[in-house]
Amino acid sequence: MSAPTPGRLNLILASGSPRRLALLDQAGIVPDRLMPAEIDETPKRGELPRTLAARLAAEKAAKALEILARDPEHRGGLVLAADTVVAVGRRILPKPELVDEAAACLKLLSGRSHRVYTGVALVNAAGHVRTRLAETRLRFKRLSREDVEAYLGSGEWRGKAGGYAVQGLAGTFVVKLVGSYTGVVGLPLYETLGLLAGEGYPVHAGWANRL
Ligand SMILES: Cc1cn([C@H]2C[C@H](O)[C@@H](COP(=O)(O)OP(=O)(O)OP(=O)(O)O)O2)c(=O)[nH]c1=O
Repeated sequence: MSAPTPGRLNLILASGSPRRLALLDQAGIVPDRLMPAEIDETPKRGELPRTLAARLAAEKAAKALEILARDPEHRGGLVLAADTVVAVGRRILPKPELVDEAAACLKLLSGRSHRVYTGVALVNAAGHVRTRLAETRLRFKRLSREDVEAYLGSGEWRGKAGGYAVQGLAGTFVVKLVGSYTGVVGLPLYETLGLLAGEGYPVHAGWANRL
């Protein structure tokens, strides 16, 4: 991680996802520390996908804060977390680890519209949690048997919400996307920078001389 800038707010990314770190970097922001937070991601009975995404993001941030509170090295600061949920109507799709689960997701997504909700949560030094939600509607082409078999063979679906990663081969399936592309990948940058700026984090400080 970067050497902390004196006087700048400490930023902790409560995530083990390399994509979330890469998206923050795309926005010119390098967290001071990573603190992945494992939580139970099971939806509550009847819970809406949007509610789930926001709740899990807040729970990840709270869990990271709980771990940090026990660390004498912890200097306080902001804790950022996110959660991505893919849904067809009210039906929440899994994050497949098995090929059959991934195949079932692709079958559901083929030739129709679905929504991706990414909740972002930011906890400030006083322990106050703010959340934002990015909702994106995507339409996939009708997937041929060859598309499905080749995609399952790629392994790119493993551990991804809805069994696909739009930033990879599944980008070829997208007929239409309305909303936040970065939200689909896992961290909606517009919403995230809005939260950070709201807490006084200098969001443009890393923008100079990027090339
Ligand atoms: C839909 C979609 C999801 N994903 C990924 C983003 C997330 O890593 C994952 C959804 O799972 P999440 O539970 O949101 O995150 P995670 O467990 O991978 O990471 P964290 O440590 O932050 O909790 O799916 C893509 O990379 N591309 C996509 O197009």
